[in-house]
Amino acid sequence: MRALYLASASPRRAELLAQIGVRFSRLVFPGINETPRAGEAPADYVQRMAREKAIAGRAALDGVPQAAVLGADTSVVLGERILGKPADRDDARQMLQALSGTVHEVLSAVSVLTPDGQQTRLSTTRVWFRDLDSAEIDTYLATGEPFDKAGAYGIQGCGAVLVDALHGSYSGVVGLPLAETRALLHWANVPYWQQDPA
Ligand SMILES: Cc1cn([C@H]2C[C@H](O)[C@@H](COP(=O)(O)OP(=O)(O)OP(=O)(O)O)O2)c(=O)[nH]c1=O
Repeated sequence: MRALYLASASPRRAELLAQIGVRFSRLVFPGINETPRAGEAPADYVQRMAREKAIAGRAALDGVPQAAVLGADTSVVLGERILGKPADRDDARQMLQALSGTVHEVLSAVSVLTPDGQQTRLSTTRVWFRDLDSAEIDTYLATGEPFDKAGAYGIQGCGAVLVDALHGSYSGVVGLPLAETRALLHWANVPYWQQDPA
């Protein structure tokens, strides 16, 4: 069995891993460059980000040669546009206006790096938003919830009531697709369903 290190500052990713009984340590490492390459397809971009986060985390890990390192990335994709975390309030408002009354995709990639190699999986979820008027968008912005989240909403929080329906992976929308994650943990020989230490 292998120890797992989480290369992520996202509280949601830590909560989702803990939910399935994975024991892990968190890694602190300098951020990577998250700018998409010219012409890069969204699915390629999120998988590259997840891979690079795991590699950057590994570089910050001293003296645990057998450990596995997990990185992940989540982006909202509307047509050809990749919506990451909003830069500011205006950016968040524009994202929510663009998502109102339409369907988008949430792409979430997870990557696990071990001394035996690296594997990456992608989850794609369709999310339908109801119509939002500008007063409602302003009220939602005032909750403060949108600012550290791709697409400027959190389905696990107040943002739940922006969503009419989804098809795909709820945990993927929140930031870590658990079916894909479990498969990679199994491959890497990292246990899940562990009991809490007494
Ligand atoms: C769409 C959506 C995204 N998100 C979050 C998940 C991710 O934390 C964030 C997308 O940003 P990411 O760049 O994927 O991740 P991060 O910067 O938060 O963390 P790290 O790179 O250190 O792993 O948006 C939600 O929490 N709820 C949602 O409904």
